[in-house]
Amino acid sequence: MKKLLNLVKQLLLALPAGSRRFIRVFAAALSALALLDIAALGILALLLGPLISGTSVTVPVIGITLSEPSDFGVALGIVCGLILLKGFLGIVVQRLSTRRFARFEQALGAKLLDSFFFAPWLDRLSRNSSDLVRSTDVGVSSTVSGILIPYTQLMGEIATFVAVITVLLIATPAMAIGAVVYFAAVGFFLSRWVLARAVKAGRDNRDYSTRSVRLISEMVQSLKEVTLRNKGDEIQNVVLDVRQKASTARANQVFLGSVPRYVLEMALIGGLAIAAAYGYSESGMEGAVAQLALFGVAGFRLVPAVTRFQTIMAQTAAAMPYAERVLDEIEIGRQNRESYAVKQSGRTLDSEVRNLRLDNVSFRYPNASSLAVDGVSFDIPFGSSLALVGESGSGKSTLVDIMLGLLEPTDGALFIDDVPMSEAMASWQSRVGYVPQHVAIFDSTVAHNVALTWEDSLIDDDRVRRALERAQLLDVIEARPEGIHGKVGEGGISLSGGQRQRLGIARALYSDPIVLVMDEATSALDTATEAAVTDAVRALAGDVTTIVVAHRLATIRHSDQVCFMKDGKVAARGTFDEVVRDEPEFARQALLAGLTPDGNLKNYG
Ligand SMILES: Nc1ncnc2c1ncn2[C@@H]1O[C@H](COP(=O)(O)OP(=O)(O)OP(=O)(O)O)[C@@H](O)[C@H]1O
Repeated sequence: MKKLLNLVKQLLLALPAGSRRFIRVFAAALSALALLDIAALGILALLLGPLISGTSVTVPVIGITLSEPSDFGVALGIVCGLILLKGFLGIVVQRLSTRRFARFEQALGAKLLDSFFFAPWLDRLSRNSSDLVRSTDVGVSSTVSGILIPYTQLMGEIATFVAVITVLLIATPAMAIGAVVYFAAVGFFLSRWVLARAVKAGRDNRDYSTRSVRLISEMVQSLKEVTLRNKGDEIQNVVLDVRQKASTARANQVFLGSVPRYVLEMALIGGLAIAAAYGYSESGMEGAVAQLALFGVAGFRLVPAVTRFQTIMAQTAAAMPYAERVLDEIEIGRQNRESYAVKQSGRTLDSEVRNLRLDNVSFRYPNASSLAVDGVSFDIPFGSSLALVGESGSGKSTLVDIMLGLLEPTDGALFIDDVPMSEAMASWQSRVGYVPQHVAIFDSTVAHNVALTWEDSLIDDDRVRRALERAQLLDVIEARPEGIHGKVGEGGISLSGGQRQRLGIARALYSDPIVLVMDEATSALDTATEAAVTDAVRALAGDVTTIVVAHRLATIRHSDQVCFMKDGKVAARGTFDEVVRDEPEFARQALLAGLTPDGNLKNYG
């Protein structure tokens, strides 16, 4: 219970202002509804006996005596009115609360996404995207429907319990105390036995469900290889095993949720026997019947309340692991937002910057034994082109991520003119365009894809056309029905591979960058298409600085600077021909690509 209160307190802090008040009002409303219910049923119970036997009755607390049939009629009318009022208010409360709880889900989900979208790049590399999807979806809904809503219902049940006990206390104090002790003992046993197991079942369900979603998404991503290697059965067994564990955990949750009801029903019989024995010892058979009736009436109100109390406790216990993760993620998101805000408030670069300088830059991935980038220094005058080449794993992509400001060097620094990049990060990143190896195209129009937005109002058609023109794609797009407003299909299915890459270039150019970074952006293309894309990039010379990572040397033949990387270091740097002259390994590759006359290969053995 303490843990639940603590969790709810933290959740309320994460929710928009006014949520705490809403939860209080909602809990009070549910309690009031429960009291209305008890009042109606209490009056009914009070009236039934005298009504049938034709005797008079005095209403406790109010003190009015009812003896005439018309008095009973009015009283019954009041009972009906109370029940109708409770029903009507119940609908209103449910309507208002379900909307509000939906808003809670949105607010928590938004904060959760912060933990991913504003996370430092290095943290993001270690995060699994399906886990995030699961957290934002199931985690948030379980937190709201499994913690916040039951918590408020809990208050209603407590109010019912207190009201019934108060009535009992007035009518027969000894019986009231006995009932509290008895039900407290049963409740204690249930919470000891059931709740601990419910928490474990909830944790297992969360862990195995998350793992199962992750496995399925990994399987779908490598479906072709899985099919070809005939690994369907193997993967199916792994997934089924995990899913079975998740289903077992869920089944345990359902089972544990239903146990309290049966235990309490059995406990009611025990309570009735104790009450009868007590009554008999006090005043014989008559006392036994009276105590039996009293405990029976109270018990039939108490047991459902205690049952729901226990069910809610089991339900919240099962949802706690989700809520704890959601809270952890929200805290990470808050910290990420803060550091993002600090980054945004940095210096603004001049409109006319001239040079990017890397000064002895090194980088080591966490837990890696060696440096991925080792003491790299060079200058890139803006407007020129730089090509990064070298064998796989030599550190090209890592260096690109450092230049994009995604990774922070572990040693050394980068400067834009004389401004340290770290002091003007937001300004720098807003002026860099990036084209990945696989341009992710979403199922919308060309314009949405180029502007990288999901909102029509944020698209500037003229800029879209200009970006497409610079990427040498405008003619192709304009020739299609609906032009830039035509749909491209799922994953850009209606575009060729080269067109998709040029769409990626147009996307990068849309924000008018001073630097365009392409990380093996043409490596998946055929030679002719690659040449077309390379032409598009070359046409930007002088205007946009291009930094290209390439394995195929034809694409970088005309770069102003070529950096040949080896084991994280720059092994040779200069024009294409200079690197061929200085670096035998590069010379061999150039020869194989048919880009070097043998005469240039002084060092080639
Ligand atoms: N997220 C990571 N965590 C740990 N080590 C990494 C990570 N990413 C890359 N590395 C390591 O850093 C080194 C440089 O990798 P990088 O991807 O920069 O090389 P690359 O030259 O771009 O390779 P390729 O041409 O194959 O893309 C490699 O040894 C690689 O194993």
